[in-house]
This record gives sequence, C-alpha cells and structure tokens, in this order.
Amino acid sequence: YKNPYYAPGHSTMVHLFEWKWDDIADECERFLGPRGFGGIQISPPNENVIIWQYNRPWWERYQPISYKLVTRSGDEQQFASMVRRCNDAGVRIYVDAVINHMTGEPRDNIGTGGSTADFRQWSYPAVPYTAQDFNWPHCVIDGWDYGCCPDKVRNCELVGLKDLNQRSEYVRFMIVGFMNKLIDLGVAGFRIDAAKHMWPEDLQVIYDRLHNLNTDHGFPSGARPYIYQEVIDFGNEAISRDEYTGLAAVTEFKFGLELSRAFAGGNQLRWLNTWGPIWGLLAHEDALTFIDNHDNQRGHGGGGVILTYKQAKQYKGATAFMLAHPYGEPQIMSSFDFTDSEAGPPMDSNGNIISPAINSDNTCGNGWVCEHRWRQIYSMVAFRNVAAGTNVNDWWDNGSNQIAFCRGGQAFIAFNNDNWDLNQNLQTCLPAGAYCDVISGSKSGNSCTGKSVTVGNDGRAQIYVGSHEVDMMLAIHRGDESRL
Ligand SMILES: O=C(/C=C/c1ccc(O)c(O)c1)N[C@@H](Cc1ccc(O)cc1)C(=O)NCCCOc1c(-c2ccc(O)c(O)c2)oc2cc(O)cc(O)c2c1=O
Ligand SMILES: [Ca+2]
Repeated sequence: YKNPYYAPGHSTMVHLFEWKWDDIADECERFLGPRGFGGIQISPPNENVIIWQYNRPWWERYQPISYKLVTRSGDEQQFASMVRRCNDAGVRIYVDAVINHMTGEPRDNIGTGGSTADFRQWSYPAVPYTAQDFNWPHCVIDGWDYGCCPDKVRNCELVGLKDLNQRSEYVRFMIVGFMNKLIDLGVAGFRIDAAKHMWPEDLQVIYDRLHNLNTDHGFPSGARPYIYQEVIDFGNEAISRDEYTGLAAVTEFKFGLELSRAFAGGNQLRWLNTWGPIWGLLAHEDALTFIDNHDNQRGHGGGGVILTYKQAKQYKGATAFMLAHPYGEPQIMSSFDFTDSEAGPPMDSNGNIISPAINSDNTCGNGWVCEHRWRQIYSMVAFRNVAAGTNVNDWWDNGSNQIAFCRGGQAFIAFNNDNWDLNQNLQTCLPAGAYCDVISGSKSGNSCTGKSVTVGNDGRAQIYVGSHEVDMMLAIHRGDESRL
C-alpha cells in the first residue's frame, strides 16, 4: 500500500482541490502529463450534503450523504472519463476517501446528487445506512479526548459528524464496495480522511478487501492501491501515527511545519543537510509529504505557521527544496484564492464551480492559483524526474542560509535565504557545458530566457543568487529543460 505506481519518468502528486473532473482531464493532457507529473489527489467524488447556510464552504465535501459519484465536480460518467484520460496521459488519480463519518446536522437536507437523509435518526437511505451502522452510545469528541482517550477519538463523533462503525461487517461491505468501484474505474489509490478517528485493525480489514489495480489502466498485475492515511499527529496526542505506518503510508505533517519554519527564516537552512527521519520525520517509504494542504493552509489542524502561496518567495523556496530532496513522496497543493478560510471554490450564482481560466502565460485565472503551473514549481518536477534514483551529495553551505547540493551527477541546486548575495564557485557534479537555470527562466532553442551557467571540466561553476532576486534558488540539470 506504499507504492504510488507512477508511470515511468513521472513523479510528484498535485492536489487539484475542488477541480471539476472535465477540467482535470484537460489538465492531464495539456499540462500534467507532458510535464512529468505523477498523479493527482482529487476532492471527495461521492455525494455530499449541500450547505448553503455557510455559502457552500469547502468542508461540505467532507460530509457524505451517499456513495453515489455525483458532486459539484461532476458525475460518474465524467469521473470515469477523467480517470481514463489521465491514465492515458501517464497521470494517476488518487481519491480522497471520507469513510469515517457521514454528515453533521446541517440546516438543509439535500445532497449534490439529490439524496436526502434523516440526520437526527442517523438514517442515510441513499447508501443505505441506519442507526445500527453508527457507533453507539452517541458521544462527541471533545478537546481533551485527543490527549487522554484513544477510544473516544475513534468511537465518538468528530465535530458532531455521524460516526460510522467500521467494525460492522455491513459498514465494511459498503465502504469496500465504494472503494472497489473506484479501483475498477482505474484509480491508483486513496487518501484516507480522518484516519486517526478509525481503528487501525478495522482499516487493515478494509484495505485487504480492496481489489488490485486495474491492469486495463496500465498497472502491473497484482498491484495494490497506494494508500496514505491522514493522521494529524505532532506528537502531543494519545494516538500516534506509528499505529498506522504498519498498514500504509501516512501524511507527514511535521514535514511542512519544519520546512516552513526553515524557509520563513525561523531556522537556518544549513541544518537541512541532515534532512530526513533524524528530524523526527517518518521513514521515507511511509511518508506522504507536503508544505501545505487544504486544511492547514487555512490555519486549522494545529502545528504552527505554514507557508502557502500567499508567501510566494518562501513558498517556492520550500517547495523547490521538497522536490529537489529525495526524502518522502511529495504532494503539491493547488488552491483557489481565498481570504475567508471557510470559503469554497469560485462559483456562479447557482453554486456551480467556475472552471480555471488558462492565461496566455500559462498561469490560471478566475480565482484559481494553480501553484502547479508556476514555472519555479513545475520546473522542479522535471528536476525531480531527472534526479530519480540518486542521493544528495556534495553538500555546501555558508554556515547560515546559503546552501547547495547535487543529486548524483544529474542535477544541482543552490538556495540563498540570507540578506546578502550568494556568489560562489561551487561543485555542480554536472558534465562540462552550458545549462539554463530553470528557476529564473527556461531554455528556448539554444539560449536561456533566464540565467545561464557554464560548468567547467572540473564540474565547478560560478553560482550567483542575489538576495533581492524574485527567487531564492538556482537549479540546473542534465535533462532537456536545462542542458544546452
Ligand atoms: O474546518 C473544518 C473541516 C476541517 C477538515 C476537513 C477535512 C479534513 O481532511 C481535515 O483534516 C480537516 N470544519 C469547520 C466547520 C465545521 C464543520 C463541521 C462541523 O460539524 C463543525 C464545524 C470547523 O471549524 N471544524 C472544527 C475544526 C476542524 O476539525 C475537523 C477535523 C480535524 C481537525 C484537527 C484534527 O487533529 C483532527 O483529527 C480532525 O477533521 C475533519 C475531517 C472531516 O472529514 C470533516 C471535518 O469537518 C473535519 C473537522 O471539522
Ligand atoms: Ca470514528
């Protein structure tokens, strides 16, 4: 359950938060496939309750009302078409699976597929679930339960959301049926939402009943789904993410916290020369890593200050480090612009999601940020692909916030987060020749729109990153995007 099964030459997952299925399929063909992205995390594809009371908040999609594949992102036919088109473009699909709970008790009683429920009777006829399928006696998790009482965190209701009993054979049957339908449609795996709120032994039973990935979508026979479990754990709760790493991968929330601290200036970059498990991070094969996610970019989920698209220079620096370093399985957040942390995606007066506009310079409009389309970010996906299979070597730092390292003999990157210029003759580990810096520009024909770097026969080059430049890093590699 720890192998994403990316297509050869592809890496890196992007969370296309709240995107519609037709737009995702287009993005796979016109951008993500050609740029070597490995996969996409999509928003929950099953029917959720409609919450107009808070003007369609983003979190309404985390309140299931049925397992019908009908949401504001599209219907079952559009979902199937997206998976087919993306797999054909070499881009995998991972589903955000909300299986811990159903809805709370919202004011309105109608789902995105027209289903209704009787929340107060724990009755969801569109599944169907009835009261016997939920944990009993009904209780709500309160703050101190996280510190004292694992049983309550699993068996009571998370913020009042009706808590399913995954020990029930019927509930397991319905959840497994929902997930196997998605696997048979060609998805490559799942994010398990709120995994901390479910018993590991119940999850193990569910995972083991999942089908192998569909070989008609290019997966090897016998391939198991890639599963990464959302366990928000900063080490101060009774439940530890270590209870879940034996089952499948786990979201590594400390990763984004530590890199945000380093790139926001709270910790010197030189300390990153030991980046990896000795920082208290999960083992490499267990870790789904990210700077920010849909929840903590809005300040929820505990921890500390997290860099987002709103701190562009530092965010691009931290993201470049995430993609340049071999540790973990990285995920890039792709957001819509927001000031209100509850706000849902751009929508028209009927509540239909507005598609991202693609501008002439390949950035997004209509309120979509599309971090994955920022040159400094997509260029680092190509960097990561070229560097696959190599380690970090030839680390250099200036004792504070100027660092540089190679990836084998394939790629080189330098960062400058000090208030003075980086201007050093450094070992790039690359063959002699000319390279385009893929951060300040790109290769165009046989010239560079940004900086160019000349590497000598000894692999060394003069590396310059001014402290006032738009970006804090310079990256070159042996791939076509950089090598002249
Ligand atoms: O802010 C939110 C939603 C947050 C959220 C949603 C999906 C996630 O995957 C997530 O990690 C957080 N929801 C708002 C509004 C809200 C929604 C429903 C409700 O009954 C009450 C309020 C909110 O203020 N929520 C309370 C703080 C965030 O508490 C939530 C957590 C959560 C936060 C920190 C933890 O350490 C933890 O173990 C769980 O997970 C969810 C998972 C869900 O599937 C649906 C949820 O409503 C929530 C969820 O409310
Ligand atoms: Ca639960």
